[in-house]
Amino acid sequence: MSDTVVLEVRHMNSFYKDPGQKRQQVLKDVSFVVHQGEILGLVGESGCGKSTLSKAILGFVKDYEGEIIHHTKNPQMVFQDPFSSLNPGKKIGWILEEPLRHNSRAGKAERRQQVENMIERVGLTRDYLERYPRELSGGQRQRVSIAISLIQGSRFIIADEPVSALDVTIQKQIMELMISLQEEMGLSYLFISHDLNVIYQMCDRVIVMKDGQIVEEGEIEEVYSHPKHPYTKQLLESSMEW
Ligand SMILES: Nc1ncnc2c1ncn2[C@@H]1O[C@H](COP(=O)(O)OP(=O)(O)OP(=O)(O)O)[C@@H](O)[C@H]1O
Repeated sequence: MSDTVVLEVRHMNSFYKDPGQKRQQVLKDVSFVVHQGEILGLVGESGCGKSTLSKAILGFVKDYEGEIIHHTKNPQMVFQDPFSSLNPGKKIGWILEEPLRHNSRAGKAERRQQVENMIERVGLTRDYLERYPRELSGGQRQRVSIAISLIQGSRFIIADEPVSALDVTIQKQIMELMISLQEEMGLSYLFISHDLNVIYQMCDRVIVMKDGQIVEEGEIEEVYSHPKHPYTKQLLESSMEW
């Protein structure tokens, strides 16, 4: 594992307040780092605060205490269903080129070349550039959403349940794609899932979260073979296949 750190989260507490309700604490003293080139898993039951943590890392949670320190430029998020984040009125080629129009000095021909390279890199053919998001399957949309992150130069990706909406065969393909891109490009991922089997197949290390707190953290093999916290044991026992 590299000593270089891409993200540090230090003693983070976060809060939500719905109108007329008391301020409610979601994340409780959360601290961890993501190293360059590693896949760090974050696992925990629904409602434990996984999405809140990912949103906080990207600056979408305003009411928090503690520190979030980014050591890479432009971290990007890949969501469970990217459909809502893909402009329905535009073709995939246009969508992929859009960040380059704003952030790159490349001319039209060079931008087109980058878009064509990227669509192939995520395992789709150039024909897909002429399609609309609605004309893609869930797995293909997920490939496009990974391509959007990479074309913006992001080398740290926060993937929030990226394969949870896909059936098992497609899950496997997207996981393999993410791993091969990670190896080729030295990417780092914070990979969020409620599925322990998926975490086991993808990740180098894992953080286990319960009620907004980290209860266990360690190398994947170590945590899965010798879980220390009763909650980790319970999660592992209820997920039989791994
Ligand atoms: N915008 C919000 N306003 C108020 N409370 C919220 C808001 N978003 C999340 N919460 C609360 O924060 C807690 C953590 O939610 P969060 O979505 O982070 O959990 P999660 O672990 O990602 O769950 P899931 O796996 O079901 O997506 C929950 O109790 C939820 O009700």
